Amino acid sequence: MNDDVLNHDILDSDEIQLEQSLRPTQLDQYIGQTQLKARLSVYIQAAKQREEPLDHVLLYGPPGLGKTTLAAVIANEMVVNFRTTTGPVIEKQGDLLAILNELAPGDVLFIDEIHRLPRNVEEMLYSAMEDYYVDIIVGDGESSRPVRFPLPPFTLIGATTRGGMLSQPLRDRFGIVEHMNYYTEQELADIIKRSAKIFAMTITDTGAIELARRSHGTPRIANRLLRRVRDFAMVQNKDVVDIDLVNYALNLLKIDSAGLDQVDQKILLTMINYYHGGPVGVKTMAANIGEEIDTIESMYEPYLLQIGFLQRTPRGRVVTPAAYQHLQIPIDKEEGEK
Ligand SMILES: Nc1ncnc2c1ncn2[C@@H]1O[C@H](COP(=O)(O)OP(=O)(O)OP(=O)(O)O)[C@@H](O)[C@H]1O
Ligand SMILES: [Mg+2]
Repeated sequence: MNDDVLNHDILDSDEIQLEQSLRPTQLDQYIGQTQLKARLSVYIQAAKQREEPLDHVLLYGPPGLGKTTLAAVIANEMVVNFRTTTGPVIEKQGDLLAILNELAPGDVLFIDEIHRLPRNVEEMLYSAMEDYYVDIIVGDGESSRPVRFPLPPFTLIGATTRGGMLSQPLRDRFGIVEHMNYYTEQELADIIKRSAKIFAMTITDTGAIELARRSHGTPRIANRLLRRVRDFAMVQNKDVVDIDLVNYALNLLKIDSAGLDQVDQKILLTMINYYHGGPVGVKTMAANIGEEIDTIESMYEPYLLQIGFLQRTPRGRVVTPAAYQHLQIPIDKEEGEK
């Protein structure tokens, strides 16, 4: 019941509003991603000194790590408008032209899920990004002719959970390409404390660290769990969230001591119980546990790889001894499965 609430990348309107209220607006309020922030701050300063728009930026990494937030922070730091759209919404060239037409010089255009742009729209972006113009065909039949449409200089920020699915020509047009990393426990604890303050609630240091440890390295999940824990605190009439309350709430939510939710557990247990721990291909895995391949590849697998519970091999994914140990299952591997 709860894995959907906790881990899927589906936001209801309440949650979107909540995310807005929790979003930092300045680079120095943006917690974590330290090296990326340091680099960006140089690029931003330099662009401002030259009075030019910032170079185009591509942000890629698992969902909920703060790509949209960072894009908005960049626009804010550049002191320009922030326009947002997403790949699947732009169906045809005219849609993109309408958006580009609204840009003022220096503006940031944010395209989320940029790997899902239709081909011909993507091709239109090439000249827009490189030389700030687009060619459109006007009229039809014999009278049709291309018309060059100049654009103001602007910054495109693209975000994608699937860096590998971006075409090379598009990727090449981004001057700044950055991978977003999972957050450390301490960074997540800081994010949790910041959010707690916004919610006007008190959480102990050990409570925050425990919550952080079990948040999949992901700020969005940290904030969601904090919201759930806040409900438990309210019902139990507690005004301080401590580690006991965190443990109690997370156990009820079936988030285990390593922060694995039910889908993570299902992935590992299916691999162990039916495939002797692997190797298993991602297609087989998806079919077995009833999740989309894309969801597994973009959010579950990277985290399990990151914490060392899965390993990549040329023949598929393998469950590691660390995962067996965590699940308290003895390793019983059939020979011939190297
Ligand atoms: N570095 C950060 N510091 C503080 N809060 C953060 C940070 N990064 C993300 N958050 C919080 O996490 C939430 C999710 O971030 P965001 O929507 O930017 O993620 P995303 O990477 O764009 O996700 P998706 O791929 O699903 O679009 C935000 O509401 C914000 O409150
Ligand atoms: Mg986003």
